[in-house]
Amino acid sequence: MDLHLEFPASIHRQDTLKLSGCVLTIGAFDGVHRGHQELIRTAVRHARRLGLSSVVYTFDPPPKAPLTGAQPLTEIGDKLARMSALAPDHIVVASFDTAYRARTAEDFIREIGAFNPYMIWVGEDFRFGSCKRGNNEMLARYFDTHILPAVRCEAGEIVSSSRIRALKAAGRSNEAARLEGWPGIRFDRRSSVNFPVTNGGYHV
Ligand SMILES: Cc1cc2nc3c(=O)[nH]c(=O)nc-3n(C[C@H](O)[C@H](O)[C@H](O)COP(=O)(O)O)c2cc1C
Ligand SMILES: Nc1ncnc2c1ncn2[C@@H]1O[C@H](COP(=O)(O)OP(=O)(O)OP(=O)(O)O)[C@@H](O)[C@H]1O
Repeated sequence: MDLHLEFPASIHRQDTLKLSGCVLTIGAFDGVHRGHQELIRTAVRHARRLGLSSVVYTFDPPPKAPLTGAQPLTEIGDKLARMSALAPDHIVVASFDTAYRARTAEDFIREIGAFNPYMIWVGEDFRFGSCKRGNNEMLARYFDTHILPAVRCEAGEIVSSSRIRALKAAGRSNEAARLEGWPGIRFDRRSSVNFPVTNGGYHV
């Protein structure tokens, strides 16, 4: 099945988007697996209810790739296509390079403050800022922060990008695909969503 994206999100680099209010979710979102999908859908649903924009803030590459050598599940184009299919209004893509990585948790709080988040949705273990010093308790001191309970597979285990990577590495690609949760969907990149050009720049 081909998926044509009729409502593509606006895609922004870090430090460029300014909003008077939004519902925000943040994460590496590598693979945009079933847990990520639930988190993004939750943010989009609350934004619609409140009449606000929805914003997904993500990183390219996913931090674990440069930090631990993990093989990404999705390259940025596919990740943006999957996210766009969940219909957020905006996607912010931060270039996760050495300079960005050195930003403190307080720097990050200031940066997302430019979107004026009315509400933030994250998972249980979300960390941010240099040396991962920022956590959900810190986020909650600045913003109305909501934690989505972990989405689990039928066997009760938490769905995670790491688990999907491990399943793929073990040749268990059917199980990996079930946890990713994009069955048989191919994205038509030429239609509606504009994808990264060179140097980490994006058409918006
Ligand atoms: C400004 C900023 C700086 C970061 N610096 C580091 C770092 O020094 N070391 C690290 O392991 N992760 C760092 N991270 C990545 C976070 O640990 C985490 O992977 C990221 O916020 C995405 O959260 P998630 O992994 O729960 O999706 C940084 C994140 C942000 C936003
Ligand atoms: N199964 C899940 N259910 C709900 N939220 C999740 C789930 N997995 C991750 N999240 C949340 O989604 C956001 C992005 O998480 P992240 O990209 O680190 O996913 P991950 O699957 O935990 O990745 P990794 O296994 O590489 O650490 C974070 O806020 C995280 O807490």
